[in-house]
Amino acid sequence: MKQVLTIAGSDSSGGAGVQADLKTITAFDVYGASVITAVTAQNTLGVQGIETLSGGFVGQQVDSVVSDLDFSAVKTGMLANSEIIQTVAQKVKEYQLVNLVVDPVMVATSGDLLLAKEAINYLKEDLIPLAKVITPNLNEAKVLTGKDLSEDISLEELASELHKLGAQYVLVKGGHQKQKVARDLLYDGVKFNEFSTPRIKTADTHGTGCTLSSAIACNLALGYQIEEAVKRSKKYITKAIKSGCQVGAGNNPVDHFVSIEE
Ligand SMILES: Nc1ncnc2c1ncn2[C@@H]1O[C@H](COP(=O)(O)OP(=O)(O)OP(=O)(O)O)[C@@H](O)[C@H]1O
Ligand SMILES: Cc1ncc(COP(=O)(O)O)c(N)n1
Repeated sequence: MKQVLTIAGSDSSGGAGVQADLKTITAFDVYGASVITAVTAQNTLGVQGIETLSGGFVGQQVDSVVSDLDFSAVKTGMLANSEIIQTVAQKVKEYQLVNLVVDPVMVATSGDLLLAKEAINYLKEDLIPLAKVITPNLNEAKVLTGKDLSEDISLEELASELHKLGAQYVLVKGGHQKQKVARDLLYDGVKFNEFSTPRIKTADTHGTGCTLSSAIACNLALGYQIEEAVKRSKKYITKAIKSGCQVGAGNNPVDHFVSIEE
């Protein structure tokens, strides 16, 4: 059985973070292990509190699992601060972890901040250059390239600038754009590859980014090339959003246990 590691924060409501990652990994019939960076008190309405673990203890968790299990891909989600980012980057290098998918989580769908502002440069300089693929949404892409959030800028331009940070591939997600299609753009430094689906009219997108990046990690672990891995993952997230899970009073999570087949 292929094994995937998620390094991310806990979402007590179970829709995003480590919980979304492990559900997704299970849906792909892959074995999932988790290194927790922070614990959030969170529900579908927002984030009520955050307790962050020390960089040392995050590193110890990585040592424990990597010395025993055998990961074909690793994904990172909420990393909370620069100390944790530096630890994770150092461990990725030390253990030569492959197929690293970096979801540069900064803000929850609810608007709550999940990454300290001063940590953004560490993300850019220490972790992103080690990634096989990074999966920023539109706003994260703007922050990483130093753009104003109100600036009207194409996914192509953002992807080109982001690729200079050193990841092998960049997937800029246009999910939060107010257009009729949910358009994501993959860039390898030479060509653009577009993945578009009709936009589903829903506010229930809690955990969509976590779910998509975990699905990509699974598909890479299963041996798919990046274009096919993104295609399969996009198909999965679209079905999961469509199906949805009406569990709370706010932005509800997706249904992780939809079929991964056609
Ligand atoms: N309403 C929607 N209809 C169809 N696809 C969507 C919709 N919203 C998001 N997506 C898709 O879901 C995936 C995740 O994108 P999104 O932009 O929501 O990520 P994100 O902002 O990082 O997520 P999160 O807010 O969970 O961190 C992308 O493939 C995106 O195109
Ligand atoms: C622990 C944790 N990690 C990531 C997210 C982002 O997901 P979303 O923006 O969909 O709420 C989250 N809300 N909580």
